[in-house]
Amino acid sequence: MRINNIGFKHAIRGIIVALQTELNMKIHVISMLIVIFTGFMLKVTVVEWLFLIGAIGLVITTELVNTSIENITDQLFKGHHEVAKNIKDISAGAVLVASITAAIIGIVILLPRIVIFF
Ligand SMILES: Nc1ncnc2c1ncn2[C@@H]1O[C@H](COP(=O)(O)OP(=O)(O)OP(=O)(O)O)[C@@H](O)[C@H]1O
Repeated sequence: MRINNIGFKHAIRGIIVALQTELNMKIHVISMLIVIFTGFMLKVTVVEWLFLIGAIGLVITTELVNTSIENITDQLFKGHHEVAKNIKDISAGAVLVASITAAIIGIVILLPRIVIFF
């Protein structure tokens, strides 16, 4: 991304396009809003916020890159190709790793505070 207004505008447009076209992107953003709301409700510490924000950023970033790779793959490979399958599956694997990492961070930080209520 270029550090100027035009580059920023294109980057925001890219995020909006991914949001409009990818169900997973919508799920990640809804999850992000739930985590942020829960974080405020449970009064997490500054350090815990840094971990939660890092986890959210990691998941959304990998989903954006994954979406881009999917688009490129669809343009490059018409029809069924083993290479296309590998590219998409590896890219999806990156999102899975990021999501599992984020889930573990979320559980470690939020679950003990939630359990206290019961
Ligand atoms: N051109 C292709 N050749 C071979 N396998 C493919 C091809 N396109 C997709 N696949 C396989 O199908 C799976 C699902 O692909 P599909 O394009 O339906 O969804 P996606 O775009 O990867 O993911 P999403 O549902 O998030 O958009 C891929 O992970 C891959 O294993």
